[in-house]
Amino acid sequence: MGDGRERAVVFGALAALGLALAALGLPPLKAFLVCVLALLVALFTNPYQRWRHRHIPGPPYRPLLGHLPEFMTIGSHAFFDDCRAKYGPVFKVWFGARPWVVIADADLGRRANYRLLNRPLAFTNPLARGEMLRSAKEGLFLSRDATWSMLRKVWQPAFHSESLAGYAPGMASEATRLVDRLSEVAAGGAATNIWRDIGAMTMSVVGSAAYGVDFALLAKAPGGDAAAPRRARGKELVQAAAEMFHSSEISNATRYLAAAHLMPVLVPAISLLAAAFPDDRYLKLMRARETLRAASQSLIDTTRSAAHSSSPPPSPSGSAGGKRPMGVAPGSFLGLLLAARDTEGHGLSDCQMAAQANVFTLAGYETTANALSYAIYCVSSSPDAQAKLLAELDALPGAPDREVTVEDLQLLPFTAAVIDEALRLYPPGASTMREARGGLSLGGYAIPDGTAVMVATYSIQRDPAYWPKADAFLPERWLKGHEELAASNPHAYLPFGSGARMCIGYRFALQEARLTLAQLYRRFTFGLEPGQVPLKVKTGITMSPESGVFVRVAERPLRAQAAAAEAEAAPAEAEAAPAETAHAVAA
Ligand code: HEM
Repeated sequence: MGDGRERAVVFGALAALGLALAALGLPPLKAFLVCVLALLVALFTNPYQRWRHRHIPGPPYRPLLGHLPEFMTIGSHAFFDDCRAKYGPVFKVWFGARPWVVIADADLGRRANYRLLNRPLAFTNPLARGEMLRSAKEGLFLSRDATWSMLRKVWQPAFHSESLAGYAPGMASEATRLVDRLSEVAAGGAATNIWRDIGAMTMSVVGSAAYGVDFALLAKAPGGDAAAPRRARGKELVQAAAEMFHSSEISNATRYLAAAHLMPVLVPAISLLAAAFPDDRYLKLMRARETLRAASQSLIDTTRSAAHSSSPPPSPSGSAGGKRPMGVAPGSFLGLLLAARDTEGHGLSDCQMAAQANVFTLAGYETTANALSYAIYCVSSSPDAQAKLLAELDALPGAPDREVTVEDLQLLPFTAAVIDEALRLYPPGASTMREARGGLSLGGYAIPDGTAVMVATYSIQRDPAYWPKADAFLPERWLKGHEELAASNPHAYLPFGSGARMCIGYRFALQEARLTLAQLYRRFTFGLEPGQVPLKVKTGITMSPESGVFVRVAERPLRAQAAAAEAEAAPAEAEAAPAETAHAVAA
């Protein structure tokens, strides 16, 4: 049952109770007070949802709070892990007053993700109203049914192989700017939060790949810099995106958000209260949303006027009109949106276009920065993996300081394996979420219509039932010849989700992550600052390092690399032949 219907039932029942009490002759004030008391009891005990989900095991219901304290303290990933150990692979937890059914089993998780299409609406910020709510629901991430299907077709050409190849030089040159920045850090000798440095790079890649704008976030700034306005815009976007993710963690969110999760039937009143008496976090979130919206709108306006004054926008072949999708040039994402037509020939509204730009900006910024930071954390904690990574990179042909190209990637299976393995241990999308429309039977449990179904990616990817030496960082498990370390079930790896709603940007992300990791380790090694093992993470929309990954950067001697490359080139050709990855990311 959706929140709206549940609200109608609760308030309908209260109205009926009030009328019945009045008919029995109770004075109106007393009847009103009894109704308020009944509402409080309903809010505290959540009888309807508890009755509907009573047969599914899980930690006991806690009146009013549900399990929000666990979500706020240890995070959903660790909480789900604990519950799986106690209650088995299918269990329910209470996100405030809402029951979530969690699947911590590879095959059942796959079934849920393939059978169910939509993400639950409750996933939308419950405080969003009006234009903001519409914008959230119109973005590819939260859109539903036919709207989702139309939008997914519109987005697709931006991730076609030809498009990805076109983005590669831009990705590599942003990685080079990051290398230049880290070179200065290495010379200065101070520690740096590599998570934030990489975040500046991933936002710059979004700028160049999607919008054709050089945010110049990592470029050196000579005097009288013409790039200053763009850099200011890029910085604003980075801050806004970071704030959006930060405030998606329930422990950092506005108090009104927690209240909305605790009392979903009162959401309209809570949302009015939040707007009338905003707290500091609410104001920050609203400012961040407005920054993102304004940036998206101005990019759309620029693209539209460029399209009017010159040649038509990029090929509409990927639009919902339905020809075979083809690649698009870097910077053409908005042109793609402008050219899109639905089956009736209508274009996207401004609100729909801005919503797609917001999703691209947010998804392209945070997740890949997290993945790369986790990879650096893992490699820095594993001398063996670091030695193998450096040996592979040193064996690349050509000058040791040249930019790594997309063609080089096929010579770098260990580099790819490092990213795959970091994504296994630290999936930035620690769980996926679907709505059980019409109900679903899973693992012997009947899951009622409308229930939020989470697939616990983090737990599945660390489950020793599927993974030998599950907690160890072993990139070898992704290479041929190490089958003894591979997963016993191919569905036990889903960092990009699965089914029709699987991440649309996964090949973009992998290409960017591999190119960047290669460029970084060609030039540097990284030493973790003390006190960071094991890494503390937090979970909101994504799983991210709690405060970052702090490292000291050490420049590698380039000559030594060149000598190593020459020595490697001659003998043992067979051994030098690139290993093949044993496991491709499930498509
Ligand atoms: C390492 C980087 C990334 C990770 C780990 C990641 C992970 C995920 C996950 C777990 C989902 C949900 C899948 C599901 O529910 O089955 C998702 C969805 C999505 N991702 Fe990514 N992602 C990454 C990078 C990107 C990038 C670079 C973009 C775009 C530029 C992107 C755009 C999206 C979009 C639009 C969706 C929603 C797709 C839909 O509902 O149809 N992601 N991602």
